[in-house]
Amino acid sequence: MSGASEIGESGLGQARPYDTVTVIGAGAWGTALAAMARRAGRTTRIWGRTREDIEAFSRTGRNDRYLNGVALPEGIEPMADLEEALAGTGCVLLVTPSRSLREMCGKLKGLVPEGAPVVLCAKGIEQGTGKLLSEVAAEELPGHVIGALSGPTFARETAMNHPTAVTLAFEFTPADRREPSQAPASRLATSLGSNTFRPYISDDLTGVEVAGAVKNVIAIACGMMTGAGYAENTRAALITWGLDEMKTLAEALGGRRETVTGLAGTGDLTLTCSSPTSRNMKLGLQLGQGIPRAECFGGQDTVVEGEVNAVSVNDLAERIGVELPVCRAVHDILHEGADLRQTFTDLWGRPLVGEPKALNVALDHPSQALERAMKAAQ
Ligand SMILES: NC(=O)C1=CN([C@@H]2O[C@H](COP(=O)(O)OP(=O)(O)OC[C@H]3O[C@@H](n4cnc5c(N)ncnc54)[C@H](OP(=O)(O)O)[C@@H]3O)[C@@H](O)[C@H]2O)C=CC1
Ligand SMILES: O=C(CO)COP(=O)(O)O
Repeated sequence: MSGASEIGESGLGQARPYDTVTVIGAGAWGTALAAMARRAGRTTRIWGRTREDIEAFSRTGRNDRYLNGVALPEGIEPMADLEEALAGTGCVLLVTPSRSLREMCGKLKGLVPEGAPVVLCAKGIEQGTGKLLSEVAAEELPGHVIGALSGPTFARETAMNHPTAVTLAFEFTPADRREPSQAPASRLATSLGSNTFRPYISDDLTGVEVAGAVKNVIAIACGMMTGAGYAENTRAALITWGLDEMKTLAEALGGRRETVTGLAGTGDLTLTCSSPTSRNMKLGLQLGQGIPRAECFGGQDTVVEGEVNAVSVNDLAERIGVELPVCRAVHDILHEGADLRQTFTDLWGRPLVGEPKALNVALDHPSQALERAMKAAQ
């Protein structure tokens, strides 16, 4: 795959999987990831905070609250005790919503075994601080290697074993580059990978995290316009602008534009902005149809990351001085009471400009050229 990192192309074959995978968060995505770890042959534990759900999961071998009717592989071990779930584990997948990350990391403190990497599977940016989730986790769990898993993945489809590909991002240390097969990224990829689940390794944690946070906001925009009766041309423009906003923010924070063209960016944006299976797209659709927020999802409390992250993305963009017009529009409609149609009309009414950013994608960014030259010199 283009954009695959050096490490991903070399030593993966010999990477030793972690024997035990612990998934924290027994919602839809945590359950799907537990299914993939189990299918890949790992001892797999899943922790959930609601004891009755965990008991039902243990009894039935299914998670009917979040993935109703989906058959899961045998042998997943549901647990309600955090200490038990983490004891001696090889790696941790953290799969609770982004707004709960700091609190959840606080609970994991002192329980994650030394050397066990922690993989963040939520999509978002912390409200109030504008920190990437990896920065939050690094603060709360010092000494642990932190990575992120992201990409186009509807939990139900993954759990049902439909072929799925994701990006697994870690910052690489010099030791990782010398011994790629020992790197946490490689070991995690072999721990989870199978012929239906393909993790691609990336060393651009920032790019992957930004893409995951922004795509949900753009999906709400696409839903809003579709719900309000606009058509496919409009949605395609929003997706393209959304991709550009991801690139702008990723690059401003030190990530790479090219990462955004991979699974965590283009892949996830395409999936989420095209299907009402996405909770973000669905919220937008319902709001676009004029349904009041409190009545969306039939009044049920549902995780819609783009709704909270419209605030954090927008605040962060303002703080670092980058313009993200689509994210801004979604923010203003959701949180400032702006009129939906007028806001989108204004988006189309911006001054006409060229498309230089899109053209630049094909060009070599100076930082990438420098990085390649340094690698070649090593
Ligand atoms: N669903 C999907 O298709 C995908 C989701 N993701 C991301 O994964 C993350 C989780 O989403 P998803 O699994 O779908 O969400 P769900 O709504 O399906 O499940 C959320 C889970 O998190 C738990 N939870 C919520 N708040 C807390 C908290 N404060 N402390 C501990 N546990 C908590 C819930 O527990 P309880 O049941 O007890 O309330 C539940 O187990 C999100 O960031 C989402 O964007 C990523 C890729 C795909
Ligand atoms: O992140 C997802 C797919 O990759 C899930 O999207 P929603 O949270 O919008 O359902």
